Amino acid sequence: MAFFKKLKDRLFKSSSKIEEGLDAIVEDGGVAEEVAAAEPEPQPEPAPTPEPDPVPAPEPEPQPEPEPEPEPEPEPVPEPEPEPVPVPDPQPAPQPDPQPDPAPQEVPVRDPEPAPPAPPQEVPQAPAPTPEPAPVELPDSTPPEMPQAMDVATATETLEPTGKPGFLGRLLGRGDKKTVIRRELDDDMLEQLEELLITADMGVDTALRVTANMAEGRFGKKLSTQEIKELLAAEVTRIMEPVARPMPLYPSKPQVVLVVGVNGSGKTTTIGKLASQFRAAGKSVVIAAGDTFRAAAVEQLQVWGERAGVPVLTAPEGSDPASLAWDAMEQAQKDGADLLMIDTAGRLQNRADLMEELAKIVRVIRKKDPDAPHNTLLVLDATTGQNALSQVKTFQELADVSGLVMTKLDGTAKGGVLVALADKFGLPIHAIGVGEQIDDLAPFDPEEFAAALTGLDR
Ligand SMILES: Nc1nc2c(ncn2[C@@H]2O[C@H](COP(=O)(O)OP(=O)(O)OP(=O)(O)O)[C@@H](O)[C@H]2O)c(=O)[nH]1
Repeated sequence: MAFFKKLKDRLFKSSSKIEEGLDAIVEDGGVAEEVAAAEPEPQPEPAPTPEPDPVPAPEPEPQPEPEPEPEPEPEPVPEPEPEPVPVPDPQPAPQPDPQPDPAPQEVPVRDPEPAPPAPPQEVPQAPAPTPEPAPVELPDSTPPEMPQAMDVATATETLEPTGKPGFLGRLLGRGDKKTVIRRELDDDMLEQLEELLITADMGVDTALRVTANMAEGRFGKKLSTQEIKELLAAEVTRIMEPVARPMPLYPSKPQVVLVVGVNGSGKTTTIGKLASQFRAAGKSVVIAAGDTFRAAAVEQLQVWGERAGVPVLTAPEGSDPASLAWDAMEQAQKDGADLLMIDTAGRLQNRADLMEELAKIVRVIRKKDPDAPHNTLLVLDATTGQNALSQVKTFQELADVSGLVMTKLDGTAKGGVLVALADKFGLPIHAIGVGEQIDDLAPFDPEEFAAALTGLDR
């Protein structure tokens, strides 16, 4: 939780971009309305569920309201059954660790701050038979802002039918007015919203889809900045929910994690952070410095290995990375390591060479384990904006990418590219990097991300 406060602070540049943009859009043609300070802003209609779009979101039905049905609710948590792989997990990590059967378990990416008891909705997503989608916050425009103050205000209202605040009203601040600017949603405003989202790196297609869903059933209605933020955050959350998935871990040893991405995207740093978190979760890890062409990259990885307390296998400069991968596999098997993380080169300048290099690494490790690599992580730098989309396409051709890690979210004024990635590719986002320190890698939480991106106070 506290971590996401940090995320939000770090994404502040991003929030403020959309936030300021939204303010400007609403003020442009909006009309100031006075509302009683003690009252919540009048809400725009109950939101109709936005039309289903191609994004496969777990959507609750339009009105699954008073369901007194005995819901078999907390059941699907993949409870450790018989446990053939008794991996100790001294970590208060959010995942039940020892994962028995082929059911993948999850990466122990954890909040760097000592995590308070996990929030109720953070049930680890496992490929279990999800009977009911977690209560996804659909674009229901009702903000969560009517606690008991609302009751008091309502009660006061019944005592004072006119606008004049009486004694009780004054006592409760009922007489104070605040001004809210609202603007009628029309074509112009929609276009401005689209442009704003595009400048936040969401990409044209995604921006159009998001705004269309936000506008669904609200055309001609007046909306305030706060209401738009809520709609936008709900829509972003809906798109991101399906891709927010921890890296799956399988019982075989070692789990091979191939890490790919262009130079400078943050591969080395991410390997270091992941290795440290796996270690903290009680796993033994081996790292292979597979970018044998860059001595600096190898040295950097050694530094991270030291920090994480994890051995780093290296090979002479310019030697065949596949042969290092073979040695590393052998070593990891001999040591009974839980994980082998293989760094790779990121030279996209010569795609054919890189493709052959990656293919060879995969061929070689498959001789030792036909299922390896178990995960192929593509590390993307959020500051590259829309370029990240073409990197995903390219690396999908070069390697069988199974999931993404998005780094440097702290360093971008935008961040919308994650939404575009989720919308276009649907690849799992396993973790996000929000700094250069060893603890600055966090699980991806769609709601927190959406709030940070839109500047919504939660
Ligand atoms: N602010 C910030 N910086 C990061 C993050 N992740 C990585 N970096 C920085 O980005 C730079 C590149 O990171 P590396 O891990 O060396 O990237 P790489 O992909 O291994 O690059 P090569 O070694 O050139 O292949 C370093 O200065 C890191 O400290 C992050 O989440 N936030």
